Amino acid sequence: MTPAARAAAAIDILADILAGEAAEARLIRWARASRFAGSGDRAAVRDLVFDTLRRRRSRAALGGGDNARALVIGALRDDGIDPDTLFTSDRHAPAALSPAEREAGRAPSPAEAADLPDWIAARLAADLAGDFPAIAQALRDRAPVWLRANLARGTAAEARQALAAEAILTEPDPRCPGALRVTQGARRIHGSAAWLGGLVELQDLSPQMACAALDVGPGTTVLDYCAGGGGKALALAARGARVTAWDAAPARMRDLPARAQRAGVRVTLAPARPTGRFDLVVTDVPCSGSGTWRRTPDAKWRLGEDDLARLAALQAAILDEAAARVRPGGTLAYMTCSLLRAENEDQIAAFLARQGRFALDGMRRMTPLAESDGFFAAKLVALNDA
Ligand SMILES: C[S@@+](CC[C@H](N)C(=O)[O-])C[C@H]1O[C@@H](n2cnc3c(N)ncnc32)[C@H](O)[C@@H]1O
Repeated sequence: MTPAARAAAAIDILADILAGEAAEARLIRWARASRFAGSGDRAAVRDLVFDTLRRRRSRAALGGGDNARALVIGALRDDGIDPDTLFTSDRHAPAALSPAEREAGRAPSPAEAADLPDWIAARLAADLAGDFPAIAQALRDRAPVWLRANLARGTAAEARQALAAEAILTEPDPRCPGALRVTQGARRIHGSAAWLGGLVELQDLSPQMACAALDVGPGTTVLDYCAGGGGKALALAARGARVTAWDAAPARMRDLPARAQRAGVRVTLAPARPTGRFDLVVTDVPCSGSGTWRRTPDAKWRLGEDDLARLAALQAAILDEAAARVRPGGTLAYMTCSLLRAENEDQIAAFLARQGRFALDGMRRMTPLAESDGFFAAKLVALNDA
């Protein structure tokens, strides 16, 4: 594909995403329908779409409109490319620019340059104080790729060596043993023998750090109460914990048995809402995802204030349900991939006010300033019986 054809494809894809289709699903649909597109084309179109969604407001200003075509015009200007060189009306190229389109476009205002909806920017500015401008800027860029060396299959050094043999280069991180930052070859991970053989899992640094901070070992009974695809369940099972996985939408756990098999660990899927008590109950609750908007940039523009209120109520309900599953002396771990106080510190304060039998045993907010996703983790200890 020529650069012009890639721009045309990005316009079609963005139009459907702006109309409501999920970005990832739309890109997969395009790739399936575009057999002529090689891996380089797919990567380039994906990057153009995702970069543009991350920077939608500033690119709308540069392109003179918040529609797919203007956004791609803005993206090219953002990258220092004159859109007239690609918008030529040639075969597979977008139609030539009209005089009005050539005139439209201006430098983004400071609010537009933060690339956030105004109501979210106001909340994050209040919640993150002096860190807000740098975090907003970080959310405009691509996220680094992190792997977790699966200690159930081998050491981190062995994982690095196996990856390097397939030209996937990684760096260990002193903040978290087993965390590997991918510096080269990220797009090859899913086809690699290291990944297929369970030596590594894709997992951001911050959830790895949150799981590493939990005190588990062989025999610890763990209930992952919001297991989903099982990222936390697998990390804890790799350390020998006896993990039971539950999710209110069990279909979300459909990949978990295969992932556990690949990782060489055992995770038991609960057939019904679990009863009984566990040493550790993990609640990785549904949230705004504001800490991971670099990876899911379309979500940044979809979240509404009513969504946030609904999520906060659900998070409180899940915490209360899960609290009943913690044995006396056990731990309730609360996690979100959010940067918003309403889903994090405020949620924990309200829980402690409601549930007298729990005490706070530390909480931590991680942000993209530390190269990880934005993430929040709190540990709550059950002092006595319910
Ligand atoms: C952030 S995702 C979990 C991601 C997963 N822990 C991982 O590491 O891959 C939140 C999950 O909570 C589930 N959920 C929503 N409401 C729930 C409830 N009331 N009880 C249990 N799980 C719930 C959702 O179906 C979703 O899979």
